[in-house]
Amino acid sequence: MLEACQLRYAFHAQPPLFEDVSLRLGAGEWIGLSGDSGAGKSTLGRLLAGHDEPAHGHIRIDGEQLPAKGLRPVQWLPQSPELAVNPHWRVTRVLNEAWAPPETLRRAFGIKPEWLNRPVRTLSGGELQRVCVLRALAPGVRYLIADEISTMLDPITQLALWQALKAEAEKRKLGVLVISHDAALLRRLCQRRYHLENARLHAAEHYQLS
Ligand SMILES: Nc1ncnc2c1ncn2[C@@H]1O[C@H](COP(=O)(O)OP(=O)(O)OP(=O)(O)O)[C@@H](O)[C@H]1O
Repeated sequence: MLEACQLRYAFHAQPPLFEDVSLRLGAGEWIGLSGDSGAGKSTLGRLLAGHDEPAHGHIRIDGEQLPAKGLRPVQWLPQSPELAVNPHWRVTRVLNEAWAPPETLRRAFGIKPEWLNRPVRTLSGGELQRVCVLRALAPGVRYLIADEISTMLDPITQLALWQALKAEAEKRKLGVLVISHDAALLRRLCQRRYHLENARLHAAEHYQLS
């Protein structure tokens, strides 16, 4: 269980972006997070993955602190994957950074063999996003923060990405927090949904997975 307890966070001397935010994400569970632009969703996602520290409150996995080094068990997948990779590396180096994704998974995530030898900067944003999602599924990863990961994809590729991720998450019992402005997407994917507004997290109604 990934647990965030009474988190408060503010940038520098600004008013708190959020306060008293608590959240629980179980193994195999999918929960959704929406909120207006600038509400603090990505910041919360970064905190949950351990990229930054809350001013107050704590984050635990099964009662333990997030590890200070090594593979992050909570992976934050940002909307702009080009910021998360070295643009000069070849695709194969990026993809194999933490583990060696098998060919079946490369195919499921729509990663073409002919991309592997190209520098990552030559991939389109949507192609690179798929590489980064698969790269993040290393053994030992237990939770994903999928922060607007399908925004730049066409509808068919979007569906294929979510199907591939859903299948792999089910197999490994990964917990997934989906951050999106797309309410229909969140309804389709997530059992529970939350809305970040006025620095607080509000629970949306429970949703029955179809
Ligand atoms: N390093 C920073 N210093 C100061 N303010 C920041 C910093 N990073 C983000 N912010 C501000 O914090 C607020 C929350 O940003 P965040 O990216 O978490 O919002 P968001 O809800 O994910 O927005 P969007 O839906 O547009 O992606 C924004 O107003 C942003 O400008």
